[in-house]
Amino acid sequence: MIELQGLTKRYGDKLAVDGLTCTVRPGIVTGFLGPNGAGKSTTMRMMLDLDNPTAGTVLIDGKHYRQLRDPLRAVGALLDAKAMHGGRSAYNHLLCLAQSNGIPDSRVREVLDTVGLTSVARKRSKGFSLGMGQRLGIAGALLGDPRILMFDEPVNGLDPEGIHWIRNLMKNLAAQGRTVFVSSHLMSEMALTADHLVVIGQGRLLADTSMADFIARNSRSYVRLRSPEHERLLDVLAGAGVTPVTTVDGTLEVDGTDAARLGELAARHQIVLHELSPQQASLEEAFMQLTAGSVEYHAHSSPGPDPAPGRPVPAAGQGPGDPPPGAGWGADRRKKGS
Ligand SMILES: Nc1ncnc2c1ncn2[C@@H]1O[C@H](COP(=O)(O)OP(=O)(O)OP(=O)(O)O)[C@@H](O)[C@H]1O
Repeated sequence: MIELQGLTKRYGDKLAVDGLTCTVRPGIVTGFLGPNGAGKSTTMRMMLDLDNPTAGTVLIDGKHYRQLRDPLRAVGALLDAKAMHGGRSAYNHLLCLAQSNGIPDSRVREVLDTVGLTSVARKRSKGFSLGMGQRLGIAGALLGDPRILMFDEPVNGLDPEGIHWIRNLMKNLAAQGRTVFVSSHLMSEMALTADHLVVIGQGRLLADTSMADFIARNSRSYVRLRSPEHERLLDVLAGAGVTPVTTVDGTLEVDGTDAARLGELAARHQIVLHELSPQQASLEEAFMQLTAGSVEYHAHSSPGPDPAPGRPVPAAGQGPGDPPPGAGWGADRRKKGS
């Protein structure tokens, strides 16, 4: 378990982490999310005693990091995959870590095998690709067989097989009762991996909640309806006190009424439906909705490819300073009733 109490870090004028209080629990994967510059890496560095807090504390299973007798056996971390001696082979890099932490040499081969680097164990790590470096960093984190694992952007540079592997690795580590804390900007991956989320913006805690609760609270859920008898369906819905919105392609979106009731209404009036589907926003949409006010670094919009599937079409001229995607979700492409 990792406990943060009022954790704060100031760099000059910049308050990078601002009074964070939360608990990262064992047995689940906890995702750590926040826009660029939100303070995730700074928080993780303070957890590992690599940076001194300006105020507040971090306890690792009830102890300060510096009080841990064998830190690598208690906490394994991947913060920066490039933070290693590039002239050493993968094997020697891990052997140095093992020998300086009282870990048996035999463990080096085990973790190299776990991360799939056995065939390049004798090669110097400076020749490694980004993904290979990530795997070596993960091997280092696993070396002491620790109860607590922290990964900062672990899927960065990994190929699809590697991403799939690390997803399963994290789930398995959590299933063994370990504490797994992982940051990532890859929302689709986080949605598949994390059970719980800690979200920060400009150093402050924005959410500390289960994945399902986070999406439900920060997004709109609705039911999509499509019928060749559009007008009759609108009349029936109006008669039942249901006010849908019609999208530009004629699909109806209904908030606040479940799909079963809508389906029964249509059936009672013998209206053919071509679609009746409950919709739940993605983690990405919920994240953007929650963090809209704390994004510090906005890109300027420019003419480019279509937005990702499932994302609302931005209104013409939408740019920095305008409501972010997710705020006023879909309002630009919908008209009430009709
Ligand atoms: N050593 C440092 N000296 C000065 N400012 C720093 C230092 N480290 C981080 N910062 C600042 O603290 C803030 C938080 O940075 P941090 O790297 O923790 O954010 P992050 O959430 O990890 O960002 P990203 O998602 O882009 O990696 C940023 O404004 C950053 O510029």
